[in-house]
Amino acid sequence: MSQSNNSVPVITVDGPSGSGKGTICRLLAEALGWRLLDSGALYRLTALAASHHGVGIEDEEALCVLAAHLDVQFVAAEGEEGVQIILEGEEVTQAIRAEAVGSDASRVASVPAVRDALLERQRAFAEAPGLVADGRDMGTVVFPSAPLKVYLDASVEERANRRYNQLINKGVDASLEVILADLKARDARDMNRSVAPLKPADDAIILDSTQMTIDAVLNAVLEEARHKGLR
Ligand SMILES: Nc1ncnc2c1ncn2[C@@H]1O[C@H](COP(=O)(O)OP(=O)(O)OP(=O)(O)O)[C@@H](O)[C@H]1O
Ligand SMILES: Nc1ccn([C@H]2C[C@H](O)[C@@H](COP(=O)(O)O)O2)c(=O)n1
Repeated sequence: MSQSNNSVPVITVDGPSGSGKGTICRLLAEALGWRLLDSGALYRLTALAASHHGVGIEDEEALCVLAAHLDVQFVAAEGEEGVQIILEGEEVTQAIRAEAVGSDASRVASVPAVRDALLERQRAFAEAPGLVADGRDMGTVVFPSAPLKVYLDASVEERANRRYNQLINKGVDASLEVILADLKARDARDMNRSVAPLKPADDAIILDSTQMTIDAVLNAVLEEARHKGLR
């Protein structure tokens, strides 16, 4: 198995769904002028491609082929996401964010061969001047030599509230109870799978954002980056 490009600095941010990884990684990449890897998007894209091709979540062999040959482009764009995602010629930037796709992605992600198929694609994001990598196994598996690893956590109740507000603000009908139950199920699957389970790397700093603002989390990570001589 080839290793990541160690000459490029990488900051990894892992943690459970709704802890704020995506938000913090976007702001961090912007502040540092570094590239961004949203690894969850790759699992979501694999799940969406499976649904487009009529491949069942239990068909591990077909899922692995889909993951290995994902025809996807990430195009820089204006707006909150900062990127347009094109899957097989179709714009899916919003479609992959659906709760159902997230849940399917979590199932797809527990297949070891799918994770192997996506490994090098993730490592290829490491390009100068640096990379901010958002996911579940960025610090433990994909970039084990990253100089700064963050594990971003928050209570499941706070994460459910955040997700609920996010959906309501987008005009999407949502139930706090259902979101809470889905998050608990997703946490259990992501943390207990046999391959690359969600857990902090041994050398990760752990930030509990339950009572922290987005700015406070961002500043805490930037301060750690400063300590490590990364900025
Ligand atoms: N510290 C915070 N305080 C309050 N709200 C926050 C905080 N961090 C993030 N949020 C909000 O919580 C919601 C979820 O954040 P985000 O999408 O970044 O989480 P995530 O960890 O990337 O989730 P997922 O893994 O499911 O993609 C967003 O609406 C975001 O604005
Ligand atoms: N490095 C990663 C990134 C994501 N996953 C899985 C687990 C998540 O439930 C799902 C969707 O991720 P999200 O976009 O919500 O961050 O994908 C993973 O296993 N490893």
